[in-house]
Amino acid sequence: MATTPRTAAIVGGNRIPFARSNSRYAQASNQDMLTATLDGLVARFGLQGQQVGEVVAGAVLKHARDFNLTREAVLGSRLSASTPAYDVQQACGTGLEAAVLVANKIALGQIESGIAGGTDTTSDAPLAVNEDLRRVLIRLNSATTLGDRLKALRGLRPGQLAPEIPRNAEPRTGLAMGDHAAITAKEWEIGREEQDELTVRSHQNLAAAYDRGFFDDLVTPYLGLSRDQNLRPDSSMEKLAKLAPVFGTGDPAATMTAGNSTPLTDGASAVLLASDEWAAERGLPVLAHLVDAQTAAVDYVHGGEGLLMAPAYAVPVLLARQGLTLQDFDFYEIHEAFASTVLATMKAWEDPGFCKERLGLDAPLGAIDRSKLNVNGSSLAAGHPFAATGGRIIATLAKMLHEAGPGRRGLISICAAGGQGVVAILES
Ligand SMILES: CC(=O)SCCNC(=O)CCNC(=O)[C@H](O)C(C)(C)COP(=O)(O)OP(=O)(O)OC[C@H]1O[C@@H](n2cnc3c(N)ncnc32)[C@H](O)[C@@H]1OP(=O)(O)O
Repeated sequence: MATTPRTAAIVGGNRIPFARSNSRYAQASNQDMLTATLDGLVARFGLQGQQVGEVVAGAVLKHARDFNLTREAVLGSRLSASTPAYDVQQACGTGLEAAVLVANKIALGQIESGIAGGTDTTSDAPLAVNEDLRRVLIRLNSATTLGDRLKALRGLRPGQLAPEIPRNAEPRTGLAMGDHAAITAKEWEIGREEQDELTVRSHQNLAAAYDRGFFDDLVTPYLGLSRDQNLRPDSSMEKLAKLAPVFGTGDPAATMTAGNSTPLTDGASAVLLASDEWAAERGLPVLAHLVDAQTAAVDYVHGGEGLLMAPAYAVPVLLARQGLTLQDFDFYEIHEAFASTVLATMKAWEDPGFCKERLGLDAPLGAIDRSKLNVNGSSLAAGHPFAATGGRIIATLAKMLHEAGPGRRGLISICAAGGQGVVAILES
C-alpha cells in the first residue's frame, strides 16, 4: 500500500545558553547538557512522562563510554523511558541532519512526533590513549596469570603513556578548520573589514533579539547562565580591528581572528517535530514545516574545493527540486562557522564562473538581500557547540517564520567538517 508523504511540523525548540569553553559548563558532560535541554523541552510542551516517536541527537566529540548518548539522555529526562532514541553524527550538521531524519519518518507516517537535537563540549573533550598503550591494556585485561600480565606490559615505553588530545583539525590534511577557511578566504578575496562587519552585526542582532524577549521561549537558563556567554553587545569594528590573525598566519595578509571566527563552545539544543494532527490533538503550536533538505560533499583533499564550501553545492540542488530561486526566501540562516565562510559562500553563488563550471548552472544564483541574513544573530555571537548549532538555527528560524505570518520561507545552510554541508527549507 502506497503512503502519501506529509510535511513535518516544527512545534518549537529549546536550548541552554551556550557557554565559552572551559567556563560555566566546564563540569557538565554532554549527557548532562542534553538531558537538561530535553527536560526544558518537556516542560515547555507538557511532555512529562510522555512517549514521543523517537529522539535523534548526537555529539561531535563523544566519550567512548557514550555508546548511545541520546538514549542515556532520554533515560535521565522526564520523557517516558519507552521513547526510542539514537545518536547521529554529521559534524556541525548533526542537529539539522537529526531533524531531517525525524521529519522524514514523520513524513512517511512511521512516527507521529520526534525530537531532534545535539550537544557538544570542548571542556569535557574525550581523551584517547596511545594506540600501543590501548593494545597493551586490552591484553592486560584478559591476562589471567601474573606472567601473562608482565608479558603484556613488556615493551611499554614512557612516551606511550601520553594521552591523545582531540585536535580541531581535519584528519586528512592535519589543518585546523580555521586554516582551511583561511585558504578559501584568500581564494575568494574576502577582506578583513567585511568579516568584521558581519561579526559586529551578528553580535548586535543576537543582543537585540535577547533584549526584545525573542529567546524567552527558546532558551532555558542553565548553571547560572541566561544568555549566550560569548555574546558581546559592545562588539565594534574598532575592537575587532585590534585582534591579531589566528588562522592562515603563514600569510602576512591573514584576516581571520578570534573575533570573526566562532569560539570553542559548550551547549545543547533540541527541537520538537510532529505531524500537524499530533500537534493539534495536544493544542500545541505549529511554527513552520520542514519542507525539504539536501546534503552535499566536496573533495577538499584532492579536488581543490574549500573544506566548508559544500552548502554552495547543496543549495542549488534543493532550489531546483523545489522550483525556487535563491531570492525566493524571507530569511537566510547561514551558519557562521567563520565570517569568511559565509561571505565566500555568498560570493560563490554570485560568481558566473563558479556557478557554471562547478555547479553546472547556466546563470549565477545571484545575490541575497543581506538584510534577511541571520537577523537574530548566529554562531559568531552565540557560539558554536558543533552538534547543537542545527537545533539552535531550526528553532530560531521556525519562530521567525511564525512571527512573520503564513506563507513565509527560510533557508538554512550549514557547513560541516569533512567537506560536507546540510541545507534545508522551512515554511510557515
Ligand atoms: C563547520 C564549522 O563550523 S567549522 C568551525 C569549527 N569551530 C572552530 O574551528 C573553532 C575555532 N575557534 C577557535 O579555535 C578558538 O576560539 C580561537 C583560536 C579562534 C580563539 O581562541 P582563543 O585565543 O582562546 O580566544 P579568546 O576567547 O581568548 O579570544 C582571543 C581574544 O579575542 C578577543 N575577542 C574575541 N571576540 C571578540 C569580539 N567579538 N570583540 C572583541 N574582542 C574579541 C578576546 O577578548 C580575547 O582578547 P584578550 O586576549 O585580550 O582577552
